[in-house]
Amino acid sequence: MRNGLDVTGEDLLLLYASQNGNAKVIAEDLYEVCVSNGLKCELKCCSQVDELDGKTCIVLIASTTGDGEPPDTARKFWRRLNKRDTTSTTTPLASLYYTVLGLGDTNYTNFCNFGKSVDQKLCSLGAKRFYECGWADDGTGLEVVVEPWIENLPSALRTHLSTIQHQPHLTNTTQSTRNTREVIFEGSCACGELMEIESDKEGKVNDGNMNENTEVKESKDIPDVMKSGPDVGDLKIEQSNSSNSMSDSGLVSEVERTIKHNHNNQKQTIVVENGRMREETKDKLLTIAAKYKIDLLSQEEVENLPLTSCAFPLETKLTLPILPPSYLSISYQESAEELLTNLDTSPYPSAASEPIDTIVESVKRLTRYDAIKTTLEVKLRLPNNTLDKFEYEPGDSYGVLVRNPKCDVEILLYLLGLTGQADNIFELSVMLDTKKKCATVPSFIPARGFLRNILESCVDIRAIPKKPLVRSLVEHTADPKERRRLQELVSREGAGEYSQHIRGANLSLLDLLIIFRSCQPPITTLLEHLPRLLPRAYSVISSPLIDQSCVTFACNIIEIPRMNSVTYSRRGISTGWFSSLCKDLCDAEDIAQPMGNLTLNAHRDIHAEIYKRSNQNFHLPKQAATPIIMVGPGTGVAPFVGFLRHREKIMAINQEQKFGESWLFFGCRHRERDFLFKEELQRFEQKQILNHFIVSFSREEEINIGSKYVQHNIVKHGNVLANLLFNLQAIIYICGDAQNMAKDVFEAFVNVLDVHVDIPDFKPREYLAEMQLQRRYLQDIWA
Ligand SMILES: Cc1cc2nc3c(=O)[nH]c(=O)nc-3n(C[C@H](O)[C@H](O)[C@H](O)COP(=O)(O)O)c2cc1C
Repeated sequence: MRNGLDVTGEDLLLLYASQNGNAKVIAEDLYEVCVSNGLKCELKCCSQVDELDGKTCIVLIASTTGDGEPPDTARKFWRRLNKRDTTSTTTPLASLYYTVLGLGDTNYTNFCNFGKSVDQKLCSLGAKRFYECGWADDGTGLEVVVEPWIENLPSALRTHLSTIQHQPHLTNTTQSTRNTREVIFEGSCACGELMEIESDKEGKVNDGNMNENTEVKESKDIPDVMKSGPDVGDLKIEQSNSSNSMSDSGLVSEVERTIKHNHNNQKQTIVVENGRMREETKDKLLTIAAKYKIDLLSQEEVENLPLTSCAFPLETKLTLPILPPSYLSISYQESAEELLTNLDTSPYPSAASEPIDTIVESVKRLTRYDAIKTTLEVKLRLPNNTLDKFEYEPGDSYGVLVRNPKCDVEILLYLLGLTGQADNIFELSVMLDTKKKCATVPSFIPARGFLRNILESCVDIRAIPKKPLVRSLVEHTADPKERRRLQELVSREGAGEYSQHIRGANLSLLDLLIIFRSCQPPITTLLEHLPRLLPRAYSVISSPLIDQSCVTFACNIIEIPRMNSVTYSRRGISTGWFSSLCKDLCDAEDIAQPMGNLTLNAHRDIHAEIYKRSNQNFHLPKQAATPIIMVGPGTGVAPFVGFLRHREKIMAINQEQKFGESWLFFGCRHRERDFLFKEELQRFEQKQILNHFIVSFSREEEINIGSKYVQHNIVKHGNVLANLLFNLQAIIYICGDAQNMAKDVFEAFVNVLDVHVDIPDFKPREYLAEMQLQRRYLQDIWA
C-alpha cells in the first residue's frame, strides 16, 4: 500500500500487474472511482501480495509483456498461484470472488495471456467471477474496453459485496453503499487455449465547480450512491447560451483571462483575440521553431484542421468523464543552487542490471542513401570495470535511456509560460487538501530538481495524451470554442473523434498545446498525468566471444512527418538522437555518400546510458544439434546476426561438435538498397555457418515471383521445414514487426504443417501452441 493512505479495505483488494505503467495508472483511477463510490478497498501491486487465501474479493488489472508473459512485478505472484494444485477435488479459493481487466495488444500472438491465465487458474481453484473480465487492446485503444468496464464495475461490486455481507467472516464495512440486487456469479472461463507462462523466472482541483458556462445534469445512469458527492460518476454537460458562448461563426469576442498557476501563484495573462493568440505570442513560437529549424504548421493550417472543428452542434449534451483531482503542488527557489539530482528514481522495466554509462564508439549507416528507411548500426563501448556485470548472450537486448529533444522541451516550457523557471530548483509535494485518495509524487519524478531536467529525462511528452489528461486540459482552456472541442474529444459521444484525431493521428501533448493555444495547464497537471519516459529496447548484434567490451545494435530512424495534426515533422526520440550524432546524416549534401561509417558529430566523448534487459528464452538452443529456423525481416535480423557471429566462433573452437541445420528467412525491399548485413550473411552461408539463407525482396517481385515476403518463402520451403519441425524438434525464432509480420508468419507455419504433415487428425495450430509451451516457437517482436 502507498504511503499516507488511510485505507483499511478488508473486502476488496485492487491488484495491478504492470510493466510499463498502464495497468498501474488504470488501477489507481479505479481506486479513486471505488472510494468515491463508498467502497472500501486496498490498492496493491502484485509484488506486495503473497497469497490470495483469506481474501474475499479481488479486482486484478494485469498487462501482458514479452511473449505472453507476466510483468516483472507479477512473476513471483504468478509462480505461487500457478504451482497451486488444481488436480485435487478441493477448491482452495472457493470463497474468493474476482474479476480481471487484462491489458494486451492483439498484434501479439498471445493476446492478454497473463490476465487470461490468471482468470483460468483462479477459476480452476474454485474462485468465482462476479463480473465479466475485460480484455483491452492497446493496438486499437485501451479505452474502448477499459472505460465501460470501469464504469459498470462499481455497481457490480456493490451488488456483489451486499450479497456476501451476511457471510460471517466479513466485516460490514460498506453497508451504507450496498444494494441488494442479485447477480449471477458463475461463468465459464473466458479463455480457451492459453500459452503457459513460465513460472520459474523471476489542474487544478476540481472543487466540484464546473465552468460557469456549463450546466451540469446528473446522468440517468448514475447510481444513487454516486449522486451525493460532486466528484462521482459521469456528468452530463450542456453548453448554455450564456454570454460567453460562441457565435455562429465560431469566433468569440475578446476575452482576457487571468490564470492563477498553482505552482508558484504566478499570474499570467493570456490574451485571446477572436479565438486566436495575439501576434507577439505567436511570434515567439515561430522564433523557437526557426532556432531549431522545425517546419511548424501555420496558424491558417491549424485553423483548418479537422481536429479543431467541432463535430457536434452546441445543443448536443456531452458526457464527460470525472475530472481527475489535482494532487501535486510545486514551489520554486529563486537561485539555482548546486543540486545533485539523482534521476534514477525507480527501476526501469525488465531491468536486469543497473544503468551504466557507455561511450558511443561508432554509428554506421547500413542502408543506401535511396532506401526508404535508414538503418543505423550503433556501437557502444562498456567501461572496463563493468564488464563482469554486463555479461550477455546473443539474443539479449538492452534498454537505452533517452532524453526528450531540446526543442520539444523549449516549446513546452514556452507554451506553459515557464521558460524563466526552467533552471530554478523546484520542489514537488502532494497538496494537503487534494481529493485524490492515494496521492504520491510519481516514483519516476524526483521531488526536488530542475524543471528542465524533469521534462527532458523523466516524463514522456511525446506520448499520446490519454483521456484523463485531455479531461484536465479542458479546465485550463480559455477559448470557449477550443474548450468545447476538447470536451467533445474526451466525451463519451466523441469517442470516435478521440480515436481518429488524437490516438489515430499519433498526436503528442505538444501538438495539442500548439493547436489549442488558449490551453495553459499548470505544470503540475502535466506531471500528474504524463507517463514515464521509457528506455528504448534494442537486440544485440554483437557476440561477447568477439568483443566483450562492446555492444552493437541496429535501428531504423523513425520519421514522423508533419501531417494531419502532427504540427511539425520529427524523428523518433532515440533514433532521432542517434542520427543527430552523425554529422553526415545532418548535412543534406552528404546524403548521397555510400554506406559505411559516419563521422560522429562531436570531438568530445558522447555518452549513452544503457542497462541489460531480462530475457530468458530468446537464445541459441542449449543443444547445438537442435535445428534452428530464424525469421527476421528488416532490423528483425539483428539478433540472428548475433547468433551467427557467435556460432562462427563456437564452431571454430569445437570443430568436432555436431550443429543442427540453420535457416534464415530475411526480407527487405531492394537488394541494393536495404539488404542489411548482406556480405556478412552471404559469407556465413558460404562457410555453412548458416545452411540456408532465403531472402525475399518485396519491391522486386518481377524477379522473385510469389515470394514477396518472408512468409511466402516459408510456405515455399514447407516440405523441408515441416520435417525439421515435426521430426527433428527444430526451434523457430521470429524477430521484427508484430503488426505486419508475426501473424502472417504464424499462419505460414500453420500452412506448412497442414500441407506436409500427413497424419490423420493432425492439428497444426495445436501443434504450434504446444511448441510455444515448450519454448520452441520464440518471438521477439514489437508493435
Ligand atoms: C515488449 C512488449 C511485449 C508485449 N507483449 C504482449 C503480449 O505478448 N501479449 C499481449 O497481449 N500484449 C503484449 N504487449 C502489450 C501490452 O500488454 C500493452 O501495451 C499494455 O497496455 C501494457 O501495459 P503496462 O504499461 O501496464 O505494462 C506487449 C507490450 C510490450 C511493450
